[in-house]
Amino acid sequence: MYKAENLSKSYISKRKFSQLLKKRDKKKVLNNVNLNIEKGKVIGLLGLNGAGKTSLIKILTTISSYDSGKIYCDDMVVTPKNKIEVRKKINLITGGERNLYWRLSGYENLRYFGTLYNIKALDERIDEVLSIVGLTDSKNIPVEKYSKGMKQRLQIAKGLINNPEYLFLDEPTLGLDVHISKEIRTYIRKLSEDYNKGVLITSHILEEIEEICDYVYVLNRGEIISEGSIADILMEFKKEHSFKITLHSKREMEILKEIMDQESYSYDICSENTINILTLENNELELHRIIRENNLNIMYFIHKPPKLEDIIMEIERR
Ligand SMILES: Nc1ncnc2c1ncn2[C@@H]1O[C@H](COP(=O)(O)OP(=O)(O)OP(=O)(O)O)[C@@H](O)[C@H]1O
Repeated sequence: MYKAENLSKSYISKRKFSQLLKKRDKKKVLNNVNLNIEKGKVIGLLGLNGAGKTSLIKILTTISSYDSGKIYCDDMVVTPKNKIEVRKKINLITGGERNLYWRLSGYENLRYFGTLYNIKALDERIDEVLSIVGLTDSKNIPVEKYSKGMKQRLQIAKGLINNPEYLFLDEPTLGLDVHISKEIRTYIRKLSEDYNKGVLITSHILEEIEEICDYVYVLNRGEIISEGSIADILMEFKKEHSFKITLHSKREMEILKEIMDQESYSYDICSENTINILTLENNELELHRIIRENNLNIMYFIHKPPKLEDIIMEIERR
């Protein structure tokens, strides 16, 4: 388990020139953050811009310092003294196309980064990671000739070169097309499921978090305001399920409306034969029962369950 316990961090910034030059402002960017990354699990870190996600990842990966709290890598307390040892067990993968040498081949890039870790049997490890990300056949091609997806897969391979137990992914699909992002997600899931890595991922693409994460932390202004499975988080924020039902006739619609009034459902009438029903839980089966028992003919039945996107909008609204 990789663990953050009551982590806090402030940045000190100079005041604007027009104000008192000597005084410095303290800006708290993380406040008592607790977070666990279990091996074999993908953990999501969600938050609006500026919530503190990158700051937290930099601290967890020993790149940045922090003011108070503790970090544990398995049973070891992470300190400045043992960070070299900790770095052997972790790695960071960021999105975008930086951090690779474009004129070198995929193999040469991995050889270079592997040498920095002083890895024994490096060629074998390079073959292994290239095969995990499906780049074995392209290993001798210069990176500048790789597609965006291949470059990002090489970033993942680079992050795996030291065979880390914990992987930190900061926006790993940034700027990638939908289908390439999907492919990257498959590889990320594979890392936890097949290779038992503990993964922490930040992403602005909420479907990504919904699709691959086992557990999610929601960070807002440096504080964890919610955590749990996606279902838990959706429940906590109590977002509504919406059912848009279109019936064949106006008369049937009147019947349904009457039943909704009797059963105290909240609804909006969208047109003479379309109704939007809002419920706090998934009442799909119940609604189907009502429709069946009253012989109502459905043209369309659309269930819109709450999504993480709604939660983020809710946080923003608050
Ligand atoms: N080196 C720094 N000095 C001062 N303030 C900083 C520094 N780095 C980040 N910040 C501030 O800390 C806050 C958190 O930034 P951070 O980059 O961690 O957020 P984030 O959640 O990753 O945002 P984004 O989604 O936009 O990448 C922001 O208000 C940012 O301006």
